[in-house]
Amino acid sequence: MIPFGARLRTAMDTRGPLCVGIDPHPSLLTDWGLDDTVAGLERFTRTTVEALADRVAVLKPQSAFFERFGSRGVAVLETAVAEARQAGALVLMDAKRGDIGSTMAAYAATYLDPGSPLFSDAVTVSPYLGFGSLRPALDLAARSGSGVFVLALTSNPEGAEVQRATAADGRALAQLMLDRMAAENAGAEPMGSVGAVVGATLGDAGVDLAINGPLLAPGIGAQGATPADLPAVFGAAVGQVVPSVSRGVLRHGPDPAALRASAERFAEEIRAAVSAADGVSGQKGERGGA
Ligand SMILES: O=C(O)c1cc(=O)[nH]c(=O)n1[C@@H]1O[C@H](COP(=O)(O)O)[C@@H](O)[C@H]1O
Repeated sequence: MIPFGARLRTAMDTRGPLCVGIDPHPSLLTDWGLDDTVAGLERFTRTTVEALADRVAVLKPQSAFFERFGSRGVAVLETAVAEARQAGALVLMDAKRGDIGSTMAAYAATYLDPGSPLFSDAVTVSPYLGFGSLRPALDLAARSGSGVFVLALTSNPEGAEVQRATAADGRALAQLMLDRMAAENAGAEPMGSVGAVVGATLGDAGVDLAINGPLLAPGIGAQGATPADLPAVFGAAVGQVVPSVSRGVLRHGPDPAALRASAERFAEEIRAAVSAADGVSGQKGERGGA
């Protein structure tokens, strides 16, 4: 069994690090000429998976947009996860689960147990019930070769009042969480399977991002960040970044060729930004890559 961190590193190196989010907003369904129904959801999702799963490193379905249709929406999600993985994409389920440990165990079983219908390569979780509440997910991920992406500094402006608050020992809460992630990933090669979520919208993240794990960077496109912002936000850790775009790509549908072209443009801009930053940090004798 190859751990998620290693599988993701390979995917980033071979396909490029771009993650495309599958966020079937009602307005996007309308723009695509689809009804805001399960049938529309199914068509939207299938089109996106078929257009992109054979080329991008990661597809990130946003569970909320499927759950709002109830069990039939979740059935669409199940199929999408299986088909995307079949086509070679890693699937990061964006569910942002967070709860007391005993309930977290059930969330972990939902997304990280290979026998579950929603088994995914990784899932997003919130540590703001305490990092230790994530233990069941961290442990099951380690056993099943899957991954966990933990919110650190989110892309929304409201996040700062919690995440930048000072913990009892003087660290920012986000830094405390990042340090816990680094401890989980200690010694893993080429990188660990516990990732951090750090918004691409933040300017300078202003925290130590050396967690020896992947850094998911949402906020590119509709929320205003661009690939050119990544070096300023992530500094020497830019080689670990998985930049994530949802509406910025999806708005080009339903034509599969246009979806692919948009993803390729983002991928090219990311390559240019990361290699320019690597050149600069290489000259300084630092390297944030694997
Ligand atoms: O975990 C996430 O993916 C996430 C974290 C975060 O800090 N900000 C954020 O926007 N996201 C998710 O990333 C996606 C962003 O979508 P776009 O703004 O359309 O690219 C949504 O599904 C959000 O829920």
